[in-house]
Amino acid sequence: MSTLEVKDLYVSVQDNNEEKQILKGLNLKMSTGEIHAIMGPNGTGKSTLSSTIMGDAKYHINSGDILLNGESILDWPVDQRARAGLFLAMQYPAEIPGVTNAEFVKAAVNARRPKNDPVPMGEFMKELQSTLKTLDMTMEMAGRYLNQGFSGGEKKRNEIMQMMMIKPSFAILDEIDSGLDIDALKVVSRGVNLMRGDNFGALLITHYQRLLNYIEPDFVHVMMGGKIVKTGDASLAKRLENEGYAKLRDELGLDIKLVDEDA
Ligand SMILES: Nc1ncnc2c1ncn2[C@@H]1O[C@H](COP(=O)(O)OP(=O)(O)OP(=O)(O)O)[C@@H](O)[C@H]1O
Repeated sequence: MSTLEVKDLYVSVQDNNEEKQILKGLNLKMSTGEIHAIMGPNGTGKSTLSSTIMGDAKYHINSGDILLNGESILDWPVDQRARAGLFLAMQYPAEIPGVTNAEFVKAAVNARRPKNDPVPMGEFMKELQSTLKTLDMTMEMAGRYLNQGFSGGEKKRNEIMQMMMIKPSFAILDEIDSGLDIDALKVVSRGVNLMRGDNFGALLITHYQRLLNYIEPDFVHVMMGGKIVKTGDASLAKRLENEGYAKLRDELGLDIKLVDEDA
């Protein structure tokens, strides 16, 4: 079993010569075998959390720690985190001309294997084909440059394809459902559900309970004001969908202004 733990994390970002505090004492503990979901109002720091876990240097860690299997990863560059089993499916995946999807995935798969034991070509192609089929993608898409000319929904499928091929211990899926039509949502969810098991954990960041109808989470966390303020089961997401965030905030006695509220 692997664990990923975020401990009392404070993170800020440089914004117009000012250091803006985003995460304010965030705690989260996950183990492989578990699916966690984070929901929270706009601007509360969900994407900041995922980028910080993956090692984006734009975000400054003021205090706290991030531990993978009990070891601090704060000093690790992004590639070391990826090789150790962390994976981030981005909200806005980048286009990289000149590198095909298949080449990119093969390099990522090999980076997780010992140097003298690269994945045999036949084995890789066979698995790639079956993964593409699962996600209703074509082999032609694997030969195209990374994400280039892909529609929003195709990019999201492509992120899931990479995840399934790379087999991370922990995948952070940041708004993987945004911009997906209903069929694509089912396809993407199928991919995540196929990964479910003792060697895989996921953190789903989403605004919509709908995704959680397809990928049932073990834990739902509510993030407000830069930290997790409540944790529950799948019913918490249903409650939020019905009631919104203000009611929960008031119930918890939190002094937090939501983005759409007047000052
Ligand atoms: N590079 C940056 N420069 C300036 N401000 C930033 C930067 N990155 C994040 N922020 C600010 O930090 C806050 C948190 O942003 P973040 O994207 O983490 O929120 P979020 O909870 O993911 O929001 P959403 O639900 O809208 O995607 C926002 O006010 C945002 O403007």
